[in-house]
Amino acid sequence: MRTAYTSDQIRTAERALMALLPDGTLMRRAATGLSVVCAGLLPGVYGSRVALLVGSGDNGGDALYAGALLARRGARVEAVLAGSRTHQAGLEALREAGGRTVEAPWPDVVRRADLVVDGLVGIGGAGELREPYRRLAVAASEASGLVVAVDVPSGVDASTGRVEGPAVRAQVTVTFGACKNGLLVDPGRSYCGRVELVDIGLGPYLPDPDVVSLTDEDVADLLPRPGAESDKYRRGVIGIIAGSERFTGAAVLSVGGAVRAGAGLVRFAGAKAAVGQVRAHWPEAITTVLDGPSVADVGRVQAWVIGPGLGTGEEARELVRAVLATDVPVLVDADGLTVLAGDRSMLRRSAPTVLTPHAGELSRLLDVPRDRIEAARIAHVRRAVTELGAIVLLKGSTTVVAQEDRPVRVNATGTSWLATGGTGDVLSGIGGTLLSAGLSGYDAASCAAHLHGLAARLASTGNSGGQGPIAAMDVARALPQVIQSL
Ligand SMILES: NC(=O)C1=CN([C@@H]2O[C@H](COP(=O)(O)OP(=O)(O)OC[C@H]3O[C@@H](n4cnc5c(N)ncnc54)[C@H](OP(=O)(O)O)[C@@H]3O)[C@@H](O)[C@H]2O)[C@@H](O)CC1
Ligand SMILES: Nc1ncnc2c1ncn2[C@@H]1O[C@H](COP(=O)(O)OP(=O)(O)O)[C@@H](O)[C@H]1O
Ligand SMILES: [K+]
Repeated sequence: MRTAYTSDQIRTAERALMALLPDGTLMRRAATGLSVVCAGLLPGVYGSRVALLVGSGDNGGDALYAGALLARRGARVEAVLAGSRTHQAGLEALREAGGRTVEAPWPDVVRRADLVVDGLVGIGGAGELREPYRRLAVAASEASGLVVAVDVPSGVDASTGRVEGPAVRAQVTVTFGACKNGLLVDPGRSYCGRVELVDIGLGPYLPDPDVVSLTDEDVADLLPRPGAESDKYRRGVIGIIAGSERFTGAAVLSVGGAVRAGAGLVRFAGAKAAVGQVRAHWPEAITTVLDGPSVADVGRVQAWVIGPGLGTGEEARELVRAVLATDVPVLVDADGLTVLAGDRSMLRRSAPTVLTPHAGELSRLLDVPRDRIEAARIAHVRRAVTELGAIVLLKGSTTVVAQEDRPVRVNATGTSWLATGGTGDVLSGIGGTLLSAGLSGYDAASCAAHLHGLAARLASTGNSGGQGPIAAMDVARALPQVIQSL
């Protein structure tokens, strides 16, 4: 499991460790690790041009010490001092090693560098970058040389991943002691490039993480697998209510996700047209044409999925109400969420409820503008959990899963090619299958997102290793191979 922390958590741990060590030890450890990564990125250190962007805090200090180490190995190191003050010991070290400071025009220094080291701000950054940091961040992002961010790309909020205004786009982010939330969650994540963690001995002083990310191994351990004594009922029966006379594809895709994720049995119920399509695509499913909002005739299930393509009219409302009135876990997606936004009282129940909104759907549920949710996913998924009393999986470029009193789980798999119609329907079927197999809502949602993202990557990757477009059904089709590989 990968773990990540807020800036405050990192600072508290750093203080505890620093109290036991001679002054400057941590910064030397950080700078040494940084210089090793930088040296490894350059074809040769000797003679290469390195531009240091140095802010007024310790982030700038790290850059200066690392620059000194590179200068000692023959790099031509130029430091742009952007702050109202500069880390003095770091500056002396750089000068002693043969590095120099440069005056304006700064963008030229950045432009001609083989390597740009962004030491403007780290965990001490707050809000939009001010000038001249802002201009330097833009210049770094446009640089033709490699860009390495020190601890956090400047302009990215380390605790939340929020980015207001320009920020440095790095190929590599070298982070110290522990990963910060903002390196795992978009929009911040997309500025980091590859993240390299330098151990500075912080481990024993870190609290419980604020954010975690499951690995393939974690998901493999959590996934239910059939044993010798298994039968289809004991493996888990999932009930899916989806689709409508007009929208039949969502039903087919949700059932596809469930069948391919390994459901013991899928019971599908819906409008006549949706049932016809599901039967044609998935003869494995047992189907019921719903004549009115009665779910009692569908048969016993261990978990329900309701919502994809369902519509939002009176009948849909009654179906959502009826399913949430049962005492088994329920996953609500798509139109089901729009129905819930109109009447949140349906969420008062004792069995687990998993909600799988994208930012637009969560915007309706919380009455918060979509762009605010996308700018601060962790905060909003937490707020949704508290306000709605459910487990919440917020979809999007970074998918996050939250449950009360547990760290937010950030999904580490997926591809931007997933941004295509119907892939969310497949996810609902995977999540429902894992719920029906007995996983907790938190585990079912986070494992479903992980498998869904792996399947999408597999489906979109060609023989050349490059990625290309996928259809939602390709994601469902790739699931068995992904589960085999775990
Ligand atoms: N502690 C440790 O043990 C270790 C810490 N380490 C390193 O220290 C880093 C933290 O250092 P830090 O606390 O000095 O803060 P830092 O990130 O340099 O930024 C603060 C400065 O930025 C400025 N500033 C802020 N926002 C701004 C904005 N929007 N736009 C413009 N300016 C802005 C603000 O300026 P001011 O407002 O004061 O003018 C302030 O002076 C950490 O990330 C890691 O790299 C490692 O060496 C390992 C050991
Ligand atoms: N830019 C992106 N990068 C990665 N995954 C994405 C991106 N945009 C959307 N996704 C994923 O694609 C799926 C889309 O689901 P959803 O929005 O419900 O679409 P639909 O309703 O068409 O099925 C979700 O799993 C979401 O996390
Ligand atoms: K930085």
